[in-house]
Amino acid sequence: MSQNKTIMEVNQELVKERAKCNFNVLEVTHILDGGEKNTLHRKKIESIALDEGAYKDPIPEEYLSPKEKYENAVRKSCLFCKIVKNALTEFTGLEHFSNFFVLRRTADAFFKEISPFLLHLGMFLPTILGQCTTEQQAYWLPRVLDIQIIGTYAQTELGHGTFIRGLETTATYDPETEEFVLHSPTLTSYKWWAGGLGKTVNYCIVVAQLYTKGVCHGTHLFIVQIRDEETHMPLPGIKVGEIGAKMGFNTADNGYLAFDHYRIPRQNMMMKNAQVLKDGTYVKPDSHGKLTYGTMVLVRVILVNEVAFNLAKACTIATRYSAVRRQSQPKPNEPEPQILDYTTQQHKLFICIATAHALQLASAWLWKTFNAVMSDMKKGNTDSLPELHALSSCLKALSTSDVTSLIEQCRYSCGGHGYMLCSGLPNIYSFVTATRTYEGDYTILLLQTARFLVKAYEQAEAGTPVTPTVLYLIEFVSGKRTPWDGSPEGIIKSFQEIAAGNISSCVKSIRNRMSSGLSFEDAWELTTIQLVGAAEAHCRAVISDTYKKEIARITASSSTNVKIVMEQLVNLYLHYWALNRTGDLLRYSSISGEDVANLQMKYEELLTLIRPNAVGLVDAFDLRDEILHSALGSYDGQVYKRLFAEALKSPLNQEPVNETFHKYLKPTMQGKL
Ligand SMILES: CCCCCCCCCCCCCCCCCCCCCC(=O)SCCNC(=O)CCNC(=O)[C@H](O)C(C)(C)COP(=O)(O)OP(=O)(O)OC[C@H]1O[C@@H](n2cnc3c(N)ncnc32)[C@H](O)[C@@H]1OP(=O)(O)O
Ligand SMILES: Cc1cc2nc3c(=O)[nH]c(=O)nc-3n(C[C@H](O)[C@H](O)[C@H](O)COP(=O)(O)OP(=O)(O)OC[C@H]3O[C@@H](n4cnc5c(N)ncnc54)[C@H](O)[C@@H]3O)c2cc1C
Repeated sequence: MSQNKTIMEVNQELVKERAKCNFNVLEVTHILDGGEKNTLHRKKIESIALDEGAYKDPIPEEYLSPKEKYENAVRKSCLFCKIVKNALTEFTGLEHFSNFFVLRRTADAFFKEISPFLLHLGMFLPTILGQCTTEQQAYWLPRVLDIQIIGTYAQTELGHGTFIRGLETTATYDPETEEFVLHSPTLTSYKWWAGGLGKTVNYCIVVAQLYTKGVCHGTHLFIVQIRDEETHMPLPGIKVGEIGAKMGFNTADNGYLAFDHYRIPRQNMMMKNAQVLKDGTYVKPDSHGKLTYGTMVLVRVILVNEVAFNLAKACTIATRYSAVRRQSQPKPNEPEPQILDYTTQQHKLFICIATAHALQLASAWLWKTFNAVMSDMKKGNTDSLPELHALSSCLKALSTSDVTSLIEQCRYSCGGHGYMLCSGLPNIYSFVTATRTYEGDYTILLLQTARFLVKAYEQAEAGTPVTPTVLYLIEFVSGKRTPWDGSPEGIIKSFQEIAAGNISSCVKSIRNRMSSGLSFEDAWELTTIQLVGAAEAHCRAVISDTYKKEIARITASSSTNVKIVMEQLVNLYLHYWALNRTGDLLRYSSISGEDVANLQMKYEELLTLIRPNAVGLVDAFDLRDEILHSALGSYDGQVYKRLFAEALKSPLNQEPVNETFHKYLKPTMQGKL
């Protein structure tokens, strides 16, 4: 691989592993990038951004104070802007968003945590594209793309994040001056959390309850200038600051914001859907009522890719380390094995590789679906929006939840060294665990999908058509069952039966509860544990089906060994989750106890088959060392030398004796304190 400028020779353990690999690693890289052309494009951007090394930290970030960390992140964000601007010159709309995935990946070399500009590109720009009229876009887009202004997305308040309809910030239209008056009536109405808001941005999108002619029309979006463009001072009527230290995201200056009767021009309401006319007349959107939630749907779609990428990073680190690390002596007089040879270690790691592939392909498929729905919507057809909302909700929820657990598993698989910040794993974890909460909490989003599934079930029962991802419900309600045969297709079928069985049980529970006198809302509430389970099962079936189909499609013209190893990973994913859900399988499919034992055997065989290719598989993610930030996972595998070099960077190692010896230790030991 040409990717890394290694400064140390490659560890012999990894040399041997790479020699063992029986497939063409570059071919898999092309598959993961979506084609050779994309790989070349990505490498070009990475090379422009990283080869000169301007992003490097003079002092490791972890040893800086919070303030210094933030300042360093702003410095690097401005450097990164140059690259972004160049990449954006070809940018004409959301269809070119793939550029962002490449930029996002490259950005990780600059930021061990997060850029304070993330929300500018991640939400401010997409919201302007999705919620502004053409005229508004003509005004705002050049300034945003050229980074003449920096913005964020301020929706969540101190009192409400999930329940958007409960937001308290008001935007009251004043026809006299043709302005909106933004106001924060309570402490709980303070905007809270927006990334970059604390100190960085000068503009933001504010979500507020719109009042005109004395009537509240629900939440709408407004572009609001909050700081002076010259001095960066908060404008009169604005109270803004940073929310304090967090588990991660510490370079993102998440902030708070409050308004005291703060005025903005009427034109600053984002008017692609609803409008307020000069005289204060409210013009309702003539299509779907939830179009103002559009950016959230987009970001949920993006997050599936985001976590797949982070899992690829974590399992690259853990797999390379596991090939270098030797521990224990299971057989007397034989050398200690590489920990990667332990079956339990393979169980921890190979599912991570398979899941990174599964989610990357599911995200590419979801991206296509998203674009298809957007193009329908441009023609005024919103019929496919509910399915997109249901899909993006459950895929965001399940992918972020799975990846959070699997990254922690990667850390466990690296033993004590995985706990070091220099392993890279703690930063990856603290970033990813937040994705389970933001942009819609896990439970909330699965319950949104469950609403859709319950409706789809009722449609299937009534014999009315259902949308493509829930076609399996039609077979289920007609009583048709597929006997268990243990094949990959059979496992996917059984996942669909589990999903259908779970949805059916939810519908029964709700109906039983209602027939015993409960309201629909109460019956629903008491069934929510089952509903979350049903949505999760549906999503697992969707991911499994998509993963298998997409791999078959993409590898149709691949070399034989690439096809084999890609199929082994698909099968591993299916067997892993089948074994994880044996209770559901026994309940909803015709699997027997003996079949479960066979499934286990097959799973263990797959681990053995994948083992020789493990390092090749993570090499195929083609992650430059600069992006990994890991002493354990670098391409050269010089784990111990790198761990020691990192230890030497500790400020405590810069002096032979620390002053606390004289101040406290010595007096204590001599009984003088
Ligand atoms: C230069 C350097 C740069 C460097 C980098 C450079 C790299 C480049 C960067 C690029 C990469 C960046 C990566 C990204 C990172 C971003 C980070 C993001 C950070 C985090 C941001 C946030 O965290 S930002 C806040 C998100 N905060 C939520 O996420 C609230 C959840 N809360 C709800 O979302 C609603 O509150 C909730 C529950 C639906 C109920 O909403 P509600 O009460 O109004 O509605 P109901 O439940 O009553 O539902 C009534 C009916 O509406 C239907 N429906 C509901 N939603 C719908 C919808 N969206 N679409 C269609 N239909 C919808 C529903 O299905 C019902 O349908 P039906 O009636 O038919 O059943
Ligand atoms: C790192 C980070 C960055 C963020 N960045 C931004 C940003 O840039 N802009 C922005 O606007 N926001 C941002 N947020 C806020 C984020 O979107 C919200 O925190 C998130 O949507 C969850 O809302 P909440 O905090 O109100 O949680 P809550 O809704 O209070 O959830 C708490 C618990 O209650 C449960 N719960 C709540 N309602 C229900 C229900 N109806 N049924 C069952 N259970 C329920 C939830 O499942 C959860 O377990 C960020 C958050 C984080 C952590």
